[in-house]
Amino acid sequence: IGQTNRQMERVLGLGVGPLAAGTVGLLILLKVIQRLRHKQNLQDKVVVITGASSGLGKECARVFHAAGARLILCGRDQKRLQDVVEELRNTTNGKIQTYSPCTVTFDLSSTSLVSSAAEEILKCHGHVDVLINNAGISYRGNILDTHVSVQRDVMETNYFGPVALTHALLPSMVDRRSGHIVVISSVQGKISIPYRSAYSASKHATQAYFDCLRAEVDRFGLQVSVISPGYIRTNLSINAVTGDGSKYGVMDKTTAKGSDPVDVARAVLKAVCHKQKDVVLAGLLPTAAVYLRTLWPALYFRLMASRAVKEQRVKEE
Ligand SMILES: NC(=O)C1=CN([C@@H]2O[C@H](COP(=O)(O)OP(=O)(O)OC[C@H]3O[C@@H](n4cnc5c(N)ncnc54)[C@H](OP(=O)(O)O)[C@@H]3O)[C@@H](O)[C@H]2O)C=CC1
Ligand SMILES: CCCCCCCCCCCCCCCC(=O)OCC(=O)COP(=O)(O)O
Repeated sequence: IGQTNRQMERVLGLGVGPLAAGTVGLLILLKVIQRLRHKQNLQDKVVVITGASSGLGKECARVFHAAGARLILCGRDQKRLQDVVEELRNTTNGKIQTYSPCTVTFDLSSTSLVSSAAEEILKCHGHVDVLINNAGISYRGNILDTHVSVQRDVMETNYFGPVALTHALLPSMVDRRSGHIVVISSVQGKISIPYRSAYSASKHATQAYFDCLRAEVDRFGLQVSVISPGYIRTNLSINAVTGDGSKYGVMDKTTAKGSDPVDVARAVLKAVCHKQKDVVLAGLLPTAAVYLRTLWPALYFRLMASRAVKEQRVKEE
């Protein structure tokens, strides 16, 4: 571009400045046009959201509803889902046509229930445009004291649940040569931190599966987005399980000080509209930690080992 610029400047007798600025302007304009051309409009699109009864899932329901999507809300508790439906029914959005959502109730940790749930989901509107695998649970505990059954249970909900639901809905997306699969992973899908073994392992597995899926379904024109947020202000820590399977039940300071779920839901909407493939929504330190894990693993492991000791000491005090 620089060389072409200089040649044109010689021909036209212009200075370097205006032409360079013009080229940059043109490139920005082309980028904007490209983004707008590829931007997905959510009006009338069929969007499935798991874990829509609370936290990030509920905020995604609000944001996608306001964008004109036809929602199918999933969770284990019909009453809580119905409360979200009632709220959305009473929310209209100016010029945008909005729809009353459908609900499908099932437990993601029971993969045998997921295929019948997928049939029910497909019956709502005949197809799915966007699947948002959001539901999940977290965990608190050290590996020594954690029952293997707890490791397995977290994996069932966070990994095998989304895998089974995606697998059940995929053939219909492939047939239509259209569909977008989103998964809410976590920064802990990219780095593992102490006392989160089950959770972090489930999110690492999630990242791997959906990266693989993205490559395999690209030829059918399907999209896959992996979203990896840092802490979000929801009930995730309260609902977390501990090493013996009991509920943790504490609102951790890190969770309470986390991002507003509305902002994260908007970022999910943006990822869908702009077909973003991999999005990390975290502050400077967690993002730096992700790079450090790859670029200087020995230092990262040292830092995590001291973090483990420090946290253990705090627990014992
Ligand atoms: N909060 C945070 O700091 C972060 C959260 N995330 C991820 O965001 C996602 C949403 O969590 P968040 O909103 O924070 O937490 P919440 O605990 O508020 O929400 C979790 C949702 O998942 C649903 N769920 C849990 N277990 C099951 C199950 N077995 N079957 C079906 N649905 C289930 C719950 O629905 P119900 O109980 O009604 O069935 C609930 O709606 C999770 O994947 C989490 O890992 C990622 C990074 C940070
Ligand atoms: C070049 C300098 C790099 C310095 C790196 C220092 C290392 C700092 C470690 C930071 C760890 C961040 C962990 C973030 C964890 C997180 O955001 O998780 C999101 C969740 O999923 C939360 O779930 P949880 O159940 O754990 O509350």
